[in-house]
Amino acid sequence: MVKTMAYLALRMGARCRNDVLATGKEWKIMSEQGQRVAVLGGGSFGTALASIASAKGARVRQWLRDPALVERINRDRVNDRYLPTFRIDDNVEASTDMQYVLSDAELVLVAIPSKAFRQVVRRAAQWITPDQILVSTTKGIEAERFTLMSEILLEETPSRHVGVLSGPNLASEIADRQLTGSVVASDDPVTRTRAQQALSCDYFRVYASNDRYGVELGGALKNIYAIAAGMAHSLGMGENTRSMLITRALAEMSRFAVHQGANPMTFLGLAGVGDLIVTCSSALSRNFRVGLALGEGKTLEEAIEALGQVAEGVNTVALIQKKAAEEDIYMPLVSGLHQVMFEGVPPHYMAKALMRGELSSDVEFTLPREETRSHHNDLTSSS
Ligand SMILES: NC(=O)C1=CN([C@@H]2O[C@H](COP(=O)(O)OP(=O)(O)OC[C@H]3O[C@@H](n4cnc5c(N)ncnc54)[C@H](O)[C@@H]3O)[C@@H](O)[C@H]2O)C=CC1
Ligand SMILES: O=C(CO)COP(=O)(O)O
Repeated sequence: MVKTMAYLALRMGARCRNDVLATGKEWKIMSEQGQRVAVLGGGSFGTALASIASAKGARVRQWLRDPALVERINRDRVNDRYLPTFRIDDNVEASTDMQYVLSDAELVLVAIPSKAFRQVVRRAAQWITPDQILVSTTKGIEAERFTLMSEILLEETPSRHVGVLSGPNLASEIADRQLTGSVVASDDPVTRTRAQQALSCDYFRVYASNDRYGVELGGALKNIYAIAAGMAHSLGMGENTRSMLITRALAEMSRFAVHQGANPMTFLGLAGVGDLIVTCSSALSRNFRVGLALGEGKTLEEAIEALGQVAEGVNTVALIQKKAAEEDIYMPLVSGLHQVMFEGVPPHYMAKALMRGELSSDVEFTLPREETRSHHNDLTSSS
């Protein structure tokens, strides 16, 4: 009877404070009172996630660099720099004292842009214990050794409970309580379960994956195509074009992922195609907005300055272009976008990248590109 009621409650969207979750095959009613959550980073995503955990009854501390913003958050319950219309939950305490924020936290969410990620995590490491669960929410790649954020967590801290959170998660929509799905990925079941428990509520649903690498790669790669989609939008391209762009982007992302040894099936989930759709469709995405500005004829520097926030895709384009060239991976969209962003080629050149690439198969897993190419060669050599 309890199981049935719990299941029905889940289907109907259980309230946050008395959430219903699956553990193995059993449904359990779990109270979230008493969890201790730390958030590193005071941007829009960190702020939205802090309030979700707090509304579930967790004690949440959020670390920010800026003492004036900390004071305003604690006094006015608003992060006026990043989410000015969102009321922060009462149980979130902002602080500039990292030790205080991290001390005895069970779950630490790291929402720091990739450029500063290692530096912040390295500083945090002195207060992190092996039992603490660390989850990165950052969708970027560190340039020097092509390192993903969860790998930085493993390299820099003693924690063995490391995961990533990724999916179609525009922070401002989460702040508006739009129904949203996300994925927590880790090979560690404790990490998956604790993050699901801490963050799942009636408007934010967290699915689990054991493919940390694929989920994290998907989140970083889709930013590239969001820039391309923003540019296409500015250039007046229609819905057919956007649909083709998104679908070919998925093919290109999967090709890259398979080459890196990742599971391409992950790209069919929320952290792959799900995130690709939202960021290629919405001007709420910062990467999309960089593309919009480039399509309007602004330089990259002007586009970044007008944004005033981090668009991770800008660095990721350069990184993936280099990696694809080194490893001979066919990525015409990345290469076309790279030329527009860094080589002075006009934006309408992107259309050529889309239309004049090598003739190829639709889904490479059913008809490999090599087969298409060899028949094309037969035809041209016999004519
Ligand atoms: N905003 C969104 O809709 C979403 C963002 N993300 C990812 O989450 C990560 C964080 O994004 P946001 O929360 O939007 O914030 P953001 O990327 O705009 O900035 C994050 C925060 O980090 C701080 N920061 C920057 N450099 C720092 C440094 N050296 N030391 C300490 N703090 C520093 C900033 O002051 C800001 O408070 C990004 O990498 C993004 O890819 C993921 C999903 C949604
Ligand atoms: O990752 C995001 C949505 O899932 C946020 O995208 P932007 O960083 O482009 O705003």
